[in-house]
Amino acid sequence: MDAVTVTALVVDRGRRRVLPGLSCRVPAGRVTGLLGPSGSGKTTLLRAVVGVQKVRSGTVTVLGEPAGSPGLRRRVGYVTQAPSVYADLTVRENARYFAALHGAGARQADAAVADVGLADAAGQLVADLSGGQRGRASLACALVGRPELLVLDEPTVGLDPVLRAELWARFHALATAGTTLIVSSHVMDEAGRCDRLLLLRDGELLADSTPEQLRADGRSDDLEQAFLTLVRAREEVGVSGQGRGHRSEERARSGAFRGSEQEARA
Ligand SMILES: Nc1ncnc2c1ncn2[C@@H]1O[C@H](COP(=O)(O)OP(=O)(O)OP(=O)(O)O)[C@@H](O)[C@H]1O
Repeated sequence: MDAVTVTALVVDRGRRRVLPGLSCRVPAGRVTGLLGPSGSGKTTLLRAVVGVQKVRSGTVTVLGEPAGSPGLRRRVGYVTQAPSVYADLTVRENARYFAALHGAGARQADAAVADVGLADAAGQLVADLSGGQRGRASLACALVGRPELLVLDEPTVGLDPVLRAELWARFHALATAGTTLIVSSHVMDEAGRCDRLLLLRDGELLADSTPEQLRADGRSDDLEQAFLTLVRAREEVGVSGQGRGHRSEERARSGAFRGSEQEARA
């Protein structure tokens, strides 16, 4: 079953057509990675899924309802790139506040804080946290509502490898328990951690695949290399139109998909 169905979605931002007619599906109870270079339209697509993006045409159906329907508010959690927690409250106070909004108790809030690895910092003001810790505090606040669909925009940016691995384990535990997760990243080494992959480039869906299938299609064990092979193959058949693809390939090759998060985010 699909948790999200996007059909012929067209989105303009400013004077730019960011999504020129995107169609894709997100299966329920899985971790789906939304991968693509910076500026490829990942955040725009996530915004459309949570119903906060003005769309020109097309449809986005989430958990059986049109995206943004009032009935979805409690069923969908969204963690943006900019942490959305109160700086003058502690981590624990933030989580308990959001828990109260969702009718959840303090115990659930404290469990969410522990789940994101912030138990030791629970008494600290958010204002005093590092960027990565703030991001995790936001994630804890999204988890307390136990949403059926969790939309996470680059949740592992700035985290050390141990914490990243822990968070990915947490994402898969949530999926096993029935939650659908969409996780965006512009770091290809995260692609290998996903059950399914949606690869975006210039607002177009380059692949709807799995890590294994992408490696096979791109004839490389290295997912970044496999991605580049797919880009080239597309260009050879001229799917992307004149000139556009070449620009993207250069961008991908020059580092948007390369190396560590620190490098990508610096
Ligand atoms: N408010 C806006 N007005 C005009 N253009 C915008 C606006 N927001 C985003 N864009 C443009 O839309 C395109 C897609 O942006 P989007 O944030 O969806 O990309 P992204 O893949 O999430 O990138 P990143 O990985 O850097 O967050 C970019 O070219 C961006 O410059």
